[in-house]
Amino acid sequence: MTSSHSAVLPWILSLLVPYRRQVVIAAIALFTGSLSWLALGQGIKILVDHGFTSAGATTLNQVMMGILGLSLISGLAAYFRFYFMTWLGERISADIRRNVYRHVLSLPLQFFEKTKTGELISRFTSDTTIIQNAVGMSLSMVLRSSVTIVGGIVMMLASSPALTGYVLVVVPLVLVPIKVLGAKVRRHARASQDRVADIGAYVDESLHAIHTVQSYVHEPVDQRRFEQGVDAVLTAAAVRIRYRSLLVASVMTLTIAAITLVAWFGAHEVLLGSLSAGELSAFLFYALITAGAVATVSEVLGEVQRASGAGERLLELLNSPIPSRISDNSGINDGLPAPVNGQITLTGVRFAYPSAPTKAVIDDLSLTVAAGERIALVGPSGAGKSTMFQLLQQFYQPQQGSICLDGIDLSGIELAELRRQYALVPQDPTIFADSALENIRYGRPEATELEVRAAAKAAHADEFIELLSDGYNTNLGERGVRLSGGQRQRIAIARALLADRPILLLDEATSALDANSEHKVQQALEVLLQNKTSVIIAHRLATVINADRIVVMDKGRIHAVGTHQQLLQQSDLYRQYAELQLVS
Ligand SMILES: Nc1ncnc2c1ncn2[C@@H]1O[C@H](COP(=O)(O)OP(=O)(O)OP(=O)(O)O)[C@@H](O)[C@H]1O
Repeated sequence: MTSSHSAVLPWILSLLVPYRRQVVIAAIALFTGSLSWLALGQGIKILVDHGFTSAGATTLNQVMMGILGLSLISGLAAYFRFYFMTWLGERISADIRRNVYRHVLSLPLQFFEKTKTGELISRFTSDTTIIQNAVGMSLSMVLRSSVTIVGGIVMMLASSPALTGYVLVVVPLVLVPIKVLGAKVRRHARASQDRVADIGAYVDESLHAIHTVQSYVHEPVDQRRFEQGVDAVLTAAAVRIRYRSLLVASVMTLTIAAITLVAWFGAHEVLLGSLSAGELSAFLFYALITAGAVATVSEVLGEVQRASGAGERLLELLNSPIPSRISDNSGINDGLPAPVNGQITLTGVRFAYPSAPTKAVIDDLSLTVAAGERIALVGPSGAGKSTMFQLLQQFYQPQQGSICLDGIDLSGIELAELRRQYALVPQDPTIFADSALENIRYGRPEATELEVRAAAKAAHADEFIELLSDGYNTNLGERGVRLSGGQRQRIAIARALLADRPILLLDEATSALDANSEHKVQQALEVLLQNKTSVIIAHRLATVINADRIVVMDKGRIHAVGTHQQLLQQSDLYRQYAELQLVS
Protein backbone atom coordinates (compact mmCIF):
# COMPACT_ATOMS: atom_id res chain seq x y z
CA MET A 1 0.00 0.00 0.00
CA THR A 2 1.42 3.38 -0.87
CA SER A 3 0.78 6.44 1.20
CA SER A 4 0.67 9.75 -0.48
CA HIS A 5 2.35 12.96 0.45
CA SER A 6 -1.02 14.38 1.43
CA ALA A 7 -1.49 11.79 4.16
CA VAL A 8 1.65 12.85 6.01
CA LEU A 9 0.47 16.22 7.33
CA PRO A 10 -2.79 14.96 8.85
CA TRP A 11 -0.81 12.14 10.44
CA ILE A 12 1.72 14.53 12.01
CA LEU A 13 -1.12 16.79 13.17
CA SER A 14 -2.85 13.82 14.78
CA LEU A 15 0.38 13.04 16.60
CA LEU A 16 0.47 16.62 17.92
CA VAL A 17 -3.02 16.38 19.43
CA PRO A 18 -1.86 15.00 22.81
CA TYR A 19 0.53 17.94 23.12
CA ARG A 20 -1.91 20.72 22.32
CA ARG A 21 -0.83 22.72 25.39
CA GLN A 22 2.77 22.86 24.19
CA VAL A 23 1.59 23.59 20.66
CA VAL A 24 -0.45 26.55 21.96
CA ILE A 25 2.49 27.94 23.96
CA ALA A 26 4.78 27.56 20.95
CA ALA A 27 2.18 29.26 18.75
CA ILE A 28 1.78 32.19 21.17
CA ALA A 29 5.56 32.60 21.35
CA LEU A 30 5.71 32.43 17.59
CA PHE A 31 3.09 35.13 17.10
CA THR A 32 4.54 37.36 19.80
CA GLY A 33 7.99 37.11 18.27
CA SER A 34 6.81 37.90 14.77
CA LEU A 35 4.53 40.73 15.89
CA SER A 36 7.23 42.43 17.92
CA TRP A 37 9.44 42.40 14.83
CA LEU A 38 6.63 43.98 12.84
CA ALA A 39 6.18 46.65 15.52
CA LEU A 40 9.84 47.58 15.03
CA GLY A 41 8.88 49.01 11.63
CA GLN A 42 6.69 51.59 13.32
CA GLY A 43 9.65 52.60 15.49
CA ILE A 44 11.69 53.14 12.34
CA LYS A 45 8.98 55.25 10.81
CA ILE A 46 8.74 57.54 13.85
CA LEU A 47 12.50 57.70 14.07
CA VAL A 48 12.95 58.80 10.46
CA ASP A 49 10.06 61.26 10.35
CA HIS A 50 10.48 62.87 13.78
CA GLY A 51 13.73 61.69 15.30
CA PHE A 52 15.85 64.13 13.33
CA THR A 53 13.80 67.30 13.96
CA SER A 54 14.64 69.91 16.63
CA ALA A 55 12.04 68.54 19.09
CA GLY A 56 13.26 65.06 18.39
CA ALA A 57 15.50 64.33 21.40
CA THR A 58 12.69 63.08 23.68
CA THR A 59 11.03 61.18 20.85
CA LEU A 60 14.39 59.63 20.04
CA ASN A 61 14.78 58.43 23.64
CA GLN A 62 11.24 57.07 23.80
CA VAL A 63 11.57 55.25 20.51
CA MET A 64 14.90 53.79 21.57
CA MET A 65 13.38 52.52 24.84
CA GLY A 66 10.48 51.06 22.85
CA ILE A 67 12.84 49.28 20.47
CA LEU A 68 14.84 47.86 23.38
CA GLY A 69 11.60 46.67 25.02
CA LEU A 70 10.54 44.99 21.78
CA SER A 71 13.89 43.25 21.45
CA LEU A 72 13.47 41.88 24.96
CA ILE A 73 9.99 40.58 24.15
CA SER A 74 11.07 39.01 20.89
CA GLY A 75 14.05 37.43 22.67
CA LEU A 76 11.80 35.84 25.28
CA ALA A 77 9.40 34.71 22.58
CA ALA A 78 12.29 33.15 20.66
CA TYR A 79 13.30 31.21 23.78
CA PHE A 80 9.84 29.71 24.27
CA ARG A 81 9.29 29.06 20.58
CA PHE A 82 12.62 27.31 20.22
CA TYR A 83 12.23 25.33 23.43
CA PHE A 84 8.72 24.04 22.75
CA MET A 85 9.12 23.37 19.05
CA THR A 86 12.30 21.35 19.66
CA TRP A 87 10.57 19.52 22.50
CA LEU A 88 7.64 18.73 20.22
CA GLY A 89 10.02 17.45 17.54
CA GLU A 90 11.60 15.05 20.05
CA ARG A 91 8.21 13.94 21.33
CA ILE A 92 6.77 13.29 17.91
CA SER A 93 9.74 11.28 16.75
CA ALA A 94 9.67 9.27 19.99
CA ASP A 95 5.97 8.54 19.48
CA ILE A 96 6.55 7.58 15.86
CA ARG A 97 9.35 5.19 16.85
CA ARG A 98 7.11 3.64 19.51
CA ASN A 99 4.15 3.21 17.15
CA VAL A 100 6.20 1.89 14.27
CA TYR A 101 8.06 -0.59 16.48
CA ARG A 102 4.84 -1.89 18.00
CA HIS A 103 3.37 -2.30 14.53
CA VAL A 104 6.44 -3.95 13.04
CA LEU A 105 6.62 -6.50 15.89
CA SER A 106 3.13 -7.70 14.96
CA LEU A 107 3.71 -7.97 11.22
CA PRO A 108 3.43 -11.46 9.75
CA LEU A 109 6.45 -13.52 8.75
CA GLN A 110 5.58 -12.93 5.09
CA PHE A 111 6.43 -9.27 5.58
CA PHE A 112 9.92 -10.08 6.88
CA GLU A 113 10.54 -12.47 4.02
CA LYS A 114 10.21 -9.49 1.68
CA THR A 115 11.76 -6.70 3.74
CA LYS A 116 15.38 -6.32 4.73
CA THR A 117 16.02 -5.69 8.41
CA GLY A 118 18.63 -3.05 7.68
CA GLU A 119 16.09 -1.09 5.68
CA LEU A 120 13.69 -1.16 8.62
CA ILE A 121 16.44 0.02 10.94
CA SER A 122 17.12 2.96 8.66
CA ARG A 123 13.46 3.94 8.89
CA PHE A 124 13.63 3.85 12.67
CA THR A 125 16.76 5.92 12.90
CA SER A 126 17.18 8.21 9.94
CA ASP A 127 13.58 8.77 8.83
CA THR A 128 12.38 9.57 12.34
CA THR A 129 15.33 11.92 12.89
CA ILE A 130 14.45 13.80 9.72
CA ILE A 131 10.90 14.26 10.97
CA GLN A 132 12.21 15.30 14.37
CA ASN A 133 14.32 18.05 12.81
CA ALA A 134 11.54 19.13 10.51
CA VAL A 135 9.02 19.50 13.33
CA GLY A 136 11.53 20.93 15.79
CA MET A 137 13.33 23.38 13.50
CA SER A 138 12.08 23.70 9.96
CA LEU A 139 8.39 23.74 10.78
CA SER A 140 8.98 26.36 13.44
CA MET A 141 10.83 28.50 10.90
CA VAL A 142 8.12 28.03 8.29
CA LEU A 143 5.40 29.01 10.77
CA ARG A 144 7.28 32.02 12.10
CA SER A 145 8.04 33.17 8.58
CA SER A 146 4.44 32.67 7.49
CA VAL A 147 3.23 34.92 10.30
CA THR A 148 5.88 37.46 9.34
CA ILE A 149 4.79 37.30 5.70
CA VAL A 150 1.11 37.86 6.50
CA GLY A 151 1.87 40.57 9.08
CA GLY A 152 4.42 42.17 6.76
CA ILE A 153 1.90 42.40 3.94
CA VAL A 154 -0.71 43.94 6.28
CA MET A 155 1.78 46.51 7.52
CA MET A 156 2.93 47.27 3.97
CA LEU A 157 -0.69 47.89 3.04
CA ALA A 158 -1.00 50.24 6.02
CA SER A 159 2.18 52.10 5.04
CA SER A 160 1.44 52.43 1.33
CA PRO A 161 -1.35 50.61 -0.53
CA ALA A 162 0.02 51.73 -3.88
CA LEU A 163 3.49 50.28 -3.31
CA THR A 164 1.94 47.10 -1.86
CA GLY A 165 0.03 46.75 -5.11
CA TYR A 166 3.35 46.65 -6.99
CA VAL A 167 4.70 44.07 -4.55
CA LEU A 168 1.67 41.83 -4.95
CA VAL A 169 2.07 41.90 -8.71
CA VAL A 170 5.58 40.52 -8.47
CA VAL A 171 4.91 37.97 -5.68
CA PRO A 172 3.49 35.26 -8.00
CA LEU A 173 6.81 35.42 -9.85
CA VAL A 174 8.49 34.20 -6.68
CA LEU A 175 5.86 31.53 -6.03
CA VAL A 176 6.33 29.82 -9.39
CA PRO A 177 9.81 28.43 -8.64
CA ILE A 178 8.70 27.41 -5.13
CA LYS A 179 5.88 25.37 -6.59
CA VAL A 180 7.75 23.80 -9.51
CA LEU A 181 11.15 23.22 -7.91
CA GLY A 182 9.67 22.31 -4.51
CA ALA A 183 7.86 19.31 -5.96
CA LYS A 184 11.07 18.10 -7.56
CA VAL A 185 12.98 18.52 -4.31
CA ARG A 186 10.46 16.36 -2.50
CA ARG A 187 10.54 13.60 -5.07
CA HIS A 188 14.30 13.42 -5.08
CA ALA A 189 14.43 13.63 -1.29
CA ARG A 190 12.50 10.42 -1.11
CA ALA A 191 14.74 8.78 -3.68
CA SER A 192 17.87 9.67 -1.73
CA GLN A 193 16.36 8.36 1.53
CA ASP A 194 15.59 5.09 -0.24
CA ARG A 195 19.21 4.81 -1.27
CA VAL A 196 20.29 5.46 2.35
CA ALA A 197 18.02 2.61 3.43
CA ASP A 198 19.63 0.38 0.78
CA ILE A 199 23.11 0.88 2.19
CA GLY A 200 21.72 0.37 5.69
CA ALA A 201 20.39 -2.98 4.55
CA TYR A 202 23.72 -3.91 3.00
CA VAL A 203 25.73 -3.02 6.11
CA ASP A 204 23.31 -4.96 8.26
CA GLU A 205 23.51 -8.07 6.13
CA SER A 206 27.27 -8.12 5.66
CA LEU A 207 28.03 -7.37 9.31
CA HIS A 208 25.67 -10.08 10.48
CA ALA A 209 27.58 -12.47 8.28
CA ILE A 210 31.00 -11.04 9.16
CA HIS A 211 32.35 -14.50 9.92
CA THR A 212 31.50 -15.76 6.44
CA VAL A 213 32.65 -12.50 4.85
CA GLN A 214 36.10 -12.75 6.42
CA SER A 215 36.59 -16.46 5.96
CA TYR A 216 35.85 -16.18 2.23
CA VAL A 217 37.99 -13.02 2.07
CA HIS A 218 34.95 -11.38 0.58
CA GLU A 219 35.81 -7.94 2.03
CA PRO A 220 36.92 -6.33 -1.27
CA VAL A 221 33.68 -7.39 -2.97
CA ASP A 222 31.58 -6.09 -0.07
CA GLN A 223 33.56 -2.87 0.02
CA ARG A 224 32.99 -2.37 -3.70
CA ARG A 225 29.27 -3.07 -3.48
CA PHE A 226 28.97 -0.83 -0.46
CA GLU A 227 30.74 1.97 -2.30
CA GLN A 228 28.33 1.57 -5.18
CA GLY A 229 25.56 2.04 -2.64
CA VAL A 230 27.23 5.13 -1.23
CA ASP A 231 27.65 6.51 -4.75
CA ALA A 232 23.97 5.91 -5.41
CA VAL A 233 23.15 7.96 -2.30
CA LEU A 234 25.41 10.75 -3.51
CA THR A 235 23.92 10.69 -6.99
CA ALA A 236 20.40 10.83 -5.66
CA ALA A 237 21.37 13.57 -3.21
CA ALA A 238 23.15 15.55 -5.94
CA VAL A 239 19.92 15.89 -7.90
CA ARG A 240 18.03 16.97 -4.81
CA ILE A 241 20.72 19.49 -3.88
CA ARG A 242 20.76 20.93 -7.39
CA TYR A 243 17.02 21.57 -7.36
CA ARG A 244 17.16 22.94 -3.87
CA SER A 245 20.02 25.34 -4.65
CA LEU A 246 18.16 26.45 -7.73
CA LEU A 247 15.09 27.03 -5.58
CA VAL A 248 16.94 29.12 -2.98
CA ALA A 249 18.83 31.13 -5.59
CA SER A 250 15.86 31.95 -7.80
CA VAL A 251 13.69 32.97 -4.87
CA MET A 252 16.40 35.25 -3.49
CA THR A 253 17.24 36.89 -6.78
CA LEU A 254 13.64 37.48 -7.73
CA THR A 255 12.83 38.91 -4.30
CA ILE A 256 15.72 41.36 -4.22
CA ALA A 257 15.01 42.49 -7.77
CA ALA A 258 11.38 43.03 -6.85
CA ILE A 259 12.21 45.05 -3.74
CA THR A 260 14.68 47.23 -5.62
CA LEU A 261 12.03 47.92 -8.21
CA VAL A 262 9.49 48.81 -5.54
CA ALA A 263 12.02 51.03 -3.72
CA TRP A 264 12.60 52.89 -6.96
CA PHE A 265 8.85 53.53 -7.33
CA GLY A 266 8.67 54.55 -3.66
CA ALA A 267 11.54 57.02 -3.99
CA HIS A 268 9.64 58.73 -6.79
CA GLU A 269 6.58 59.05 -4.54
CA VAL A 270 8.71 60.62 -1.78
CA LEU A 271 10.11 63.10 -4.33
CA LEU A 272 6.53 63.93 -5.37
CA GLY A 273 5.60 64.39 -1.71
CA SER A 274 2.85 61.77 -1.65
CA LEU A 275 4.81 59.57 0.82
CA SER A 276 6.96 60.57 3.81
CA ALA A 277 10.54 59.37 4.10
CA GLY A 278 9.55 57.54 7.34
CA GLU A 279 6.70 55.75 5.59
CA LEU A 280 8.99 54.65 2.78
CA SER A 281 11.60 53.45 5.32
CA ALA A 282 8.99 51.50 7.26
CA PHE A 283 7.61 50.09 4.02
CA LEU A 284 11.01 48.94 2.85
CA PHE A 285 11.69 47.46 6.28
CA TYR A 286 8.50 45.42 5.98
CA ALA A 287 9.25 44.47 2.41
CA LEU A 288 12.71 43.28 3.49
CA ILE A 289 11.58 41.20 6.45
CA THR A 290 8.74 39.78 4.35
CA ALA A 291 11.18 38.88 1.61
CA GLY A 292 13.54 37.42 4.20
CA ALA A 293 10.68 35.33 5.49
CA VAL A 294 9.80 34.15 1.98
CA ALA A 295 13.43 33.18 1.46
CA THR A 296 13.45 31.29 4.76
CA VAL A 297 10.31 29.43 3.80
CA SER A 298 11.71 28.45 0.43
CA GLU A 299 14.92 27.33 2.07
CA VAL A 300 13.45 25.18 4.81
CA LEU A 301 10.56 24.01 2.68
CA GLY A 302 13.13 21.62 1.22
CA GLU A 303 13.67 20.20 4.72
CA VAL A 304 9.94 19.96 5.29
CA GLN A 305 9.54 18.19 1.97
CA ARG A 306 12.35 15.84 2.83
CA ALA A 307 10.51 15.07 6.05
CA SER A 308 7.37 14.50 4.10
CA GLY A 309 9.25 11.88 2.06
CA ALA A 310 10.43 10.25 5.29
CA GLY A 311 6.89 10.43 6.66
CA GLU A 312 5.55 8.69 3.55
CA ARG A 313 7.88 5.78 4.10
CA LEU A 314 7.03 5.48 7.79
CA LEU A 315 3.32 5.66 7.02
CA GLU A 316 3.75 2.89 4.46
CA LEU A 317 5.25 0.77 7.19
CA LEU A 318 2.41 1.64 9.58
CA ASN A 319 -0.11 0.76 6.88
CA SER A 320 1.34 -2.71 6.23
CA PRO A 321 -1.54 -4.91 7.28
CA ILE A 322 -1.33 -6.82 10.54
CA PRO A 323 -3.03 -10.25 10.37
CA SER A 324 -6.63 -9.81 11.48
CA ARG A 325 -6.02 -12.57 14.04
CA ILE A 326 -3.85 -10.11 15.97
CA SER A 327 -5.63 -6.84 15.41
CA ASP A 328 -9.15 -8.12 15.86
CA ASN A 329 -10.04 -10.95 18.19
CA SER A 330 -13.73 -11.02 17.44
CA GLY A 331 -15.15 -14.46 16.75
CA ILE A 332 -12.51 -16.09 18.90
CA ASN A 333 -13.94 -18.24 21.65
CA ASP A 334 -10.67 -18.85 23.46
CA GLY A 335 -12.00 -22.05 24.94
CA LEU A 336 -8.68 -23.67 25.83
CA PRO A 337 -8.97 -25.80 28.94
CA ALA A 338 -6.73 -24.88 31.84
CA PRO A 339 -4.35 -26.55 32.11
CA VAL A 340 -3.95 -27.46 28.46
CA ASN A 341 -3.44 -31.22 27.97
CA GLY A 342 -1.52 -30.91 24.75
CA GLN A 343 -3.36 -33.21 22.36
CA ILE A 344 -2.75 -32.16 18.77
CA THR A 345 -4.89 -33.34 15.87
CA LEU A 346 -4.18 -32.59 12.21
CA THR A 347 -6.93 -33.62 9.79
CA GLY A 348 -6.47 -33.50 6.01
CA VAL A 349 -4.10 -30.53 6.21
CA ARG A 350 -2.94 -29.01 2.94
CA PHE A 351 -0.64 -26.01 2.93
CA ALA A 352 1.34 -24.03 0.35
CA TYR A 353 3.43 -20.98 1.20
CA PRO A 354 1.86 -17.71 0.01
CA SER A 355 4.91 -17.09 -2.20
CA ALA A 356 4.33 -20.38 -4.05
CA PRO A 357 0.59 -21.02 -3.74
CA THR A 358 0.46 -23.95 -6.15
CA LYS A 359 3.21 -26.00 -4.51
CA ALA A 360 1.73 -27.96 -1.62
CA VAL A 361 4.43 -28.27 1.02
CA ILE A 362 2.07 -30.19 3.32
CA ASP A 363 -0.38 -32.39 1.45
CA ASP A 364 -3.43 -34.12 2.91
CA LEU A 365 -1.68 -34.79 6.18
CA SER A 366 -3.55 -36.33 9.13
CA LEU A 367 -1.95 -37.11 12.46
CA THR A 368 -2.96 -37.23 16.10
CA VAL A 369 -0.41 -36.60 18.81
CA ALA A 370 -1.72 -37.75 22.17
CA ALA A 371 -1.27 -35.60 25.25
CA GLY A 372 2.16 -36.31 26.73
CA GLU A 373 3.32 -38.22 23.65
CA ARG A 374 6.80 -37.85 22.25
CA ILE A 375 6.82 -37.72 18.45
CA ALA A 376 9.95 -37.71 16.32
CA LEU A 377 9.62 -36.25 12.84
CA VAL A 378 12.13 -37.51 10.34
CA GLY A 379 12.43 -37.25 6.60
CA PRO A 380 14.55 -35.85 3.81
CA SER A 381 15.36 -32.19 3.54
CA GLY A 382 12.38 -30.24 2.25
CA ALA A 383 9.88 -32.85 3.48
CA GLY A 384 7.95 -30.15 5.33
CA LYS A 385 9.06 -30.79 8.92
CA SER A 386 9.81 -27.15 9.80
CA THR A 387 6.65 -26.12 8.01
CA MET A 388 4.70 -28.31 10.46
CA PHE A 389 6.11 -26.20 13.31
CA GLN A 390 5.09 -23.00 11.51
CA LEU A 391 1.56 -24.30 11.12
CA LEU A 392 1.29 -25.51 14.71
CA GLN A 393 2.24 -22.02 15.90
CA GLN A 394 -0.03 -20.44 13.27
CA PHE A 395 2.62 -18.37 11.57
CA TYR A 396 0.69 -19.61 8.56
CA GLN A 397 -2.76 -21.14 8.22
CA PRO A 398 -3.48 -24.30 6.24
CA GLN A 399 -5.55 -23.83 3.08
CA GLN A 400 -7.44 -27.06 3.72
CA GLY A 401 -8.12 -29.28 6.69
CA SER A 402 -7.88 -28.40 10.34
CA ILE A 403 -5.41 -28.41 13.19
CA CYS A 404 -6.81 -28.73 16.71
CA LEU A 405 -5.31 -28.37 20.16
CA ASP A 406 -7.25 -30.28 22.82
CA GLY A 407 -10.03 -30.57 20.28
CA ILE A 408 -10.28 -26.84 19.58
CA ASP A 409 -9.50 -25.56 16.11
CA LEU A 410 -6.42 -23.32 16.22
CA SER A 411 -8.18 -20.64 14.22
CA GLY A 412 -10.58 -20.24 17.17
CA ILE A 413 -7.83 -19.65 19.72
CA GLU A 414 -6.41 -16.22 20.42
CA LEU A 415 -2.99 -16.14 18.77
CA ALA A 416 -0.95 -15.07 21.81
CA GLU A 417 -2.80 -17.58 23.97
CA LEU A 418 -2.05 -20.32 21.46
CA ARG A 419 1.64 -19.48 21.18
CA ARG A 420 1.92 -19.46 24.97
CA GLN A 421 1.30 -23.21 24.88
CA TYR A 422 4.56 -23.93 23.02
CA ALA A 423 8.18 -23.84 24.03
CA LEU A 424 10.38 -23.73 20.96
CA VAL A 425 13.98 -24.91 20.87
CA PRO A 426 15.22 -24.10 17.37
CA GLN A 427 18.09 -25.80 15.62
CA ASP A 428 20.33 -22.78 15.97
CA PRO A 429 19.12 -21.15 19.19
CA THR A 430 19.01 -17.39 19.41
CA ILE A 431 21.24 -15.88 22.05
CA PHE A 432 20.70 -12.20 22.76
CA ALA A 433 23.43 -9.69 23.58
CA ASP A 434 22.55 -9.82 27.24
CA SER A 435 23.63 -11.67 30.40
CA ALA A 436 23.29 -15.45 30.73
CA LEU A 437 20.65 -14.78 33.36
CA GLU A 438 18.50 -12.64 31.08
CA ASN A 439 18.97 -15.00 28.16
CA ILE A 440 17.39 -17.79 30.15
CA ARG A 441 14.79 -15.50 31.71
CA TYR A 442 13.60 -14.76 28.15
CA GLY A 443 11.47 -17.90 28.52
CA ARG A 444 9.52 -16.33 31.38
CA PRO A 445 10.34 -12.66 32.03
CA GLU A 446 8.81 -12.63 35.50
CA ALA A 447 10.90 -15.58 36.78
CA THR A 448 13.07 -14.99 39.84
CA GLU A 449 16.83 -15.42 39.76
CA LEU A 450 16.46 -18.61 41.80
CA GLU A 451 14.08 -20.07 39.25
CA VAL A 452 16.46 -19.15 36.44
CA ARG A 453 19.33 -20.86 38.24
CA ALA A 454 17.21 -23.96 38.88
CA ALA A 455 16.34 -24.18 35.17
CA ALA A 456 20.01 -23.71 34.24
CA LYS A 457 21.01 -26.53 36.64
CA ALA A 458 18.39 -28.86 35.20
CA ALA A 459 19.60 -28.05 31.69
CA HIS A 460 23.25 -28.65 32.67
CA ALA A 461 23.98 -25.07 31.73
CA ASP A 462 24.81 -24.03 35.29
CA GLU A 463 28.17 -25.78 35.18
CA PHE A 464 29.58 -23.73 32.32
CA ILE A 465 27.82 -20.48 33.24
CA GLU A 466 29.48 -20.54 36.67
CA LEU A 467 32.86 -20.72 34.93
CA LEU A 468 32.21 -17.59 32.82
CA SER A 469 34.11 -14.49 33.93
CA ASP A 470 31.09 -12.92 35.55
CA GLY A 471 28.94 -15.99 36.17
CA TYR A 472 25.27 -15.46 35.42
CA ASN A 473 25.88 -11.78 34.77
CA THR A 474 28.32 -12.43 31.93
CA ASN A 475 27.22 -10.80 28.71
CA LEU A 476 26.97 -13.56 26.12
CA GLY A 477 27.75 -11.24 23.21
CA GLU A 478 25.64 -10.63 20.17
CA ARG A 479 24.21 -13.92 18.84
CA GLY A 480 26.12 -15.80 21.53
CA VAL A 481 29.50 -15.54 19.80
CA ARG A 482 31.20 -16.39 23.10
CA LEU A 483 29.48 -19.77 23.46
CA SER A 484 30.04 -23.17 21.90
CA GLY A 485 27.26 -24.85 19.93
CA GLY A 486 26.44 -27.23 22.77
CA GLN A 487 26.41 -24.40 25.30
CA ARG A 488 24.03 -22.38 23.16
CA GLN A 489 21.71 -25.37 22.99
CA ARG A 490 21.80 -25.83 26.75
CA ILE A 491 20.91 -22.15 27.27
CA ALA A 492 17.98 -22.63 24.88
CA ILE A 493 16.88 -25.74 26.76
CA ALA A 494 17.09 -23.91 30.10
CA ARG A 495 14.99 -21.13 28.56
CA ALA A 496 12.35 -23.64 27.44
CA LEU A 497 12.43 -25.40 30.84
CA LEU A 498 11.83 -22.10 32.58
CA ALA A 499 8.99 -21.26 30.20
CA ASP A 500 7.34 -24.55 31.25
CA ARG A 501 4.82 -24.81 28.41
CA PRO A 502 2.65 -27.90 27.81
CA ILE A 503 3.98 -28.55 24.29
CA LEU A 504 7.55 -28.65 23.20
CA LEU A 505 8.71 -28.02 19.64
CA LEU A 506 12.30 -29.07 19.31
CA ASP A 507 14.41 -28.86 16.18
CA GLU A 508 17.50 -30.87 17.00
CA ALA A 509 20.88 -29.58 15.95
CA THR A 510 22.32 -31.50 13.02
CA SER A 511 25.91 -30.71 13.81
CA ALA A 512 27.67 -33.31 15.88
CA LEU A 513 28.82 -32.13 19.27
CA ASP A 514 31.75 -33.69 21.06
CA ALA A 515 30.79 -36.71 23.15
CA ASN A 516 30.81 -34.87 26.46
CA SER A 517 28.75 -31.94 25.23
CA GLU A 518 26.41 -34.30 23.42
CA HIS A 519 25.82 -36.25 26.60
CA LYS A 520 25.09 -33.04 28.54
CA VAL A 521 22.60 -31.85 25.92
CA GLN A 522 20.92 -35.25 25.91
CA GLN A 523 20.57 -35.21 29.69
CA ALA A 524 19.18 -31.69 29.55
CA LEU A 525 16.65 -32.73 26.93
CA GLU A 526 15.42 -35.65 28.99
CA VAL A 527 14.54 -33.25 31.80
CA LEU A 528 12.86 -30.89 29.37
CA LEU A 529 10.75 -33.59 27.71
CA GLN A 530 9.34 -35.06 30.92
CA ASN A 531 5.53 -35.01 31.03
CA LYS A 532 5.21 -32.85 27.94
CA THR A 533 3.70 -33.37 24.56
CA SER A 534 6.69 -33.01 22.29
CA VAL A 535 7.25 -32.86 18.57
CA ILE A 536 10.90 -33.21 17.70
CA ILE A 537 12.53 -32.82 14.32
CA ALA A 538 14.98 -35.59 15.04
CA HIS A 539 18.52 -35.94 13.84
CA ARG A 540 19.88 -38.27 16.53
CA LEU A 541 19.58 -41.96 17.02
CA ALA A 542 19.01 -41.58 20.77
CA THR A 543 16.06 -39.31 20.09
CA VAL A 544 14.28 -41.61 17.69
CA ILE A 545 14.85 -44.62 19.92
CA ASN A 546 13.37 -42.78 22.89
CA ALA A 547 10.41 -41.44 20.95
CA ASP A 548 6.96 -42.99 21.45
CA ARG A 549 6.35 -42.85 17.72
CA ILE A 550 8.39 -41.81 14.72
CA VAL A 551 6.63 -40.05 11.85
CA VAL A 552 8.48 -40.40 8.56
CA MET A 553 7.63 -37.53 6.25
CA ASP A 554 8.30 -37.20 2.54
CA LYS A 555 7.16 -34.49 0.15
CA GLY A 556 4.64 -33.09 2.60
CA ARG A 557 2.96 -36.43 3.32
CA ILE A 558 3.29 -39.03 6.03
CA HIS A 559 5.21 -41.93 4.60
CA ALA A 560 5.16 -44.21 7.65
CA VAL A 561 4.55 -44.15 11.39
CA GLY A 562 5.98 -46.50 13.99
CA THR A 563 8.77 -47.22 16.44
CA HIS A 564 12.41 -47.42 15.43
CA GLN A 565 12.37 -51.20 15.28
CA GLN A 566 9.09 -51.36 13.36
CA LEU A 567 10.20 -48.81 10.82
CA LEU A 568 13.59 -50.43 10.29
CA GLN A 569 11.71 -53.47 9.12
CA GLN A 570 8.83 -51.81 7.30
CA SER A 571 10.17 -48.66 5.66
CA ASP A 572 12.96 -48.53 3.12
CA LEU A 573 12.96 -44.74 3.26
CA TYR A 574 13.39 -44.84 7.03
CA ARG A 575 16.13 -47.44 6.90
CA GLN A 576 18.09 -45.36 4.42
CA TYR A 577 17.49 -42.26 6.46
CA ALA A 578 18.55 -43.92 9.72
CA GLU A 579 21.72 -45.27 8.18
CA LEU A 580 22.81 -42.09 6.47
CA GLN A 581 21.38 -39.21 8.50
CA LEU A 582 21.02 -40.05 12.16
CA VAL A 583 23.84 -38.98 14.41
CA SER A 584 24.58 -41.94 16.63
N1 LIG B 1 8.89 -19.18 3.61
C1 LIG B 1 8.80 -20.04 2.59
N2 LIG B 1 8.26 -19.67 1.42
C2 LIG B 1 8.15 -20.55 0.40
N3 LIG B 1 8.56 -21.82 0.47
C3 LIG B 1 9.12 -22.27 1.60
C4 LIG B 1 9.27 -21.39 2.72
N4 LIG B 1 9.84 -22.11 3.72
C5 LIG B 1 10.03 -23.35 3.24
N5 LIG B 1 9.60 -23.45 1.97
C6 LIG B 1 9.61 -24.67 1.13
O1 LIG B 1 8.81 -25.64 1.75
C7 LIG B 1 9.37 -26.93 1.61
C8 LIG B 1 9.45 -27.60 2.98
O2 LIG B 1 10.37 -26.91 3.78
P1 LIG B 1 10.64 -27.25 5.28
O3 LIG B 1 11.56 -26.23 5.82
O4 LIG B 1 9.37 -27.46 5.99
O5 LIG B 1 11.39 -28.64 5.14
P2 LIG B 1 12.13 -29.50 6.23
O6 LIG B 1 11.55 -30.85 6.15
O7 LIG B 1 12.09 -28.81 7.53
O8 LIG B 1 13.61 -29.50 5.67
P3 LIG B 1 15.02 -29.44 6.46
O9 LIG B 1 15.18 -30.77 7.13
O10 LIG B 1 16.01 -29.26 5.36
O11 LIG B 1 14.95 -28.31 7.38
C9 LIG B 1 10.70 -26.75 0.94
O12 LIG B 1 10.56 -27.13 -0.40
C10 LIG B 1 10.99 -25.28 1.03
O13 LIG B 1 11.64 -24.83 -0.13
